[in-house]
Amino acid sequence: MMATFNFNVGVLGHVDSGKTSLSKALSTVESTASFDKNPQSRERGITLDLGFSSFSVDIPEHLRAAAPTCQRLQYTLVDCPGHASLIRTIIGGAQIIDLMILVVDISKGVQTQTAECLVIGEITCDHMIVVLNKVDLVPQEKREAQVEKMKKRMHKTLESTKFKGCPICAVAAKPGGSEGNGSESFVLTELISILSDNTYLPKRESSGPFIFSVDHCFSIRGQGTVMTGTTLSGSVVINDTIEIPSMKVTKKVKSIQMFKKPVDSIIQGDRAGICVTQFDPKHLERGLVCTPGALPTIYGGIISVEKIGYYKGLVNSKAKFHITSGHETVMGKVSFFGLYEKDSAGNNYEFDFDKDYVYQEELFRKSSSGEGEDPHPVKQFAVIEYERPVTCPERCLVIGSKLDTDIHANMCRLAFHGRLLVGFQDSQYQQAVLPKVRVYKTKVREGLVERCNDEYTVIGKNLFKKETNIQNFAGMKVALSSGEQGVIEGGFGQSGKVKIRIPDGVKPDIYQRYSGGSKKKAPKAEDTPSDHQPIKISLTFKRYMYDPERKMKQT
Ligand SMILES: Nc1nc2c(ncn2[C@@H]2O[C@H](COP(=O)(O)OP(=O)(O)OP(=O)(O)O)[C@@H](O)[C@H]2O)c(=O)[nH]1
Repeated sequence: MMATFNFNVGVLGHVDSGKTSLSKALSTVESTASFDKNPQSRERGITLDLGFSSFSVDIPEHLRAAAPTCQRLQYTLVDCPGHASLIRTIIGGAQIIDLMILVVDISKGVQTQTAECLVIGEITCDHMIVVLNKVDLVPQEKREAQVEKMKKRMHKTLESTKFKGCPICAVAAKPGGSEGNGSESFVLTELISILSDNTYLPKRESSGPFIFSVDHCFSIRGQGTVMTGTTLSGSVVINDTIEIPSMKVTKKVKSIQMFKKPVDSIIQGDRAGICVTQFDPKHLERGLVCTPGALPTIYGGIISVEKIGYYKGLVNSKAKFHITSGHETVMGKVSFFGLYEKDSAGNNYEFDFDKDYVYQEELFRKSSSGEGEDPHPVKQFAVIEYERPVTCPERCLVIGSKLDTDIHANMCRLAFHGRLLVGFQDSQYQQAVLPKVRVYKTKVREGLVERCNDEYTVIGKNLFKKETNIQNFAGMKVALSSGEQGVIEGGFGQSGKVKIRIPDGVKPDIYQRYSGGSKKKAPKAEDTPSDHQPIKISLTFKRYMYDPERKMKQT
């Protein structure tokens, strides 16, 4: 059989920018072209419902050496919906693509969902082509100038993104629009050649668990049920057992088809139909299937996290977000924390249970270098607690958004993104793991010196409440506003007072003022001369967020 390499191209953009028209035009144009060249080898791609269409070409010259066994290159176009309400589907679609085509209506420029698609592209994809569509609507005499103006504008928008300098091309996917009565004809040659130049051979691994994203499921009489989709990782062979985790059932793979031809196995990146028996297609519309046990169901987890620059609002700890983990979206609560020390390994996203992290009331816009006086953490993480368990791959992409924002508000709804680093596989596991997550808040307590017991001991008040277990603070250092350093020895009496040892001794004038038995109380601020202010005791310590005993530690 002729070997074919499958390259997945996402077609994203604002509603009505012309994504479907473009996908259709591309599929038709190219398959006709290859038909013309070689009728026998014409491989019109599977046109699979829900915006999956494809076309194939002879493998381009620049890829031949790298893929000597492949003669054909199949482009699978993933036509993502544009409507704001379908953003979950767009995020799912964007995770299976190798390159993104961002479709922009030339007369409208960057619109709200164009920006959201750009954000999703930045998170999920490394390669992009911008297509300025509907050039037929610009009068011919103004066209060149308008295209140039728009290209410049787009390049400026992309300047601060990872797609800086990406190819931009103007087309009319459907001249004349729905009426289809455009008098001019347009060819997509430029776009096709840009696409070919930007096609690369993504690394496809057959190792690791088999995970397959199903986008369509239907039954074929006499055969069984076919699930079509894209292989996200690993490989599968006929007769292997696969699991449908959402239903907790396993099935044997009866047959596999790629490009309408039977194959024995598929690997990462392949688009295929997998046939199983005795399975009602109504039970699975979309979702993941996998090697049994490969997709854990988790109750929460620890993620690396970065704030999305376009998001205007605050991203606060304890707030609820729609959290997309892999291909599933549920509500969840997030608590952010940062690491301030630099990691010699540079920018890795590992979470280390042995490190101390600082709790953050809000997520910072950008992890900074951590140099000098910079108050920002070097890396940011979050603990997520889902409202209901989710099934998702290890290290999957996580996106937090506010999907209840009014879609007409012209605001980016995507707030943060990251990767799942640790999954809490059941609620017991969560309860066992959370206390090991060393996230602290710095707390400062202040009290007053009540009196000196002797030259080396002072009694403090107002530092703790009556009910505080002062023993938890024993051994911690305190500072007196008169300059002495002390160590908490323990409680004194029942009213929350504390005994503090001053190893270097209390200054003589202070001792004189504060000694003289318990009846001699500290002077009150109002009747004391300014140099006789009450002496403050301050205690700075770390309080660990997830420690059930709320253990304290000195900073
Ligand atoms: N004049 C003109 N109209 C176009 C062109 N491309 C698409 N249209 C029209 O624009 C409208 C939207 O096109 P679609 O291809 O459905 O847009 P879409 O982006 O796929 O839409 P959603 O998937 O709903 O977001 C239709 O009425 C098309 O006929 C073009 O090149 N020129």
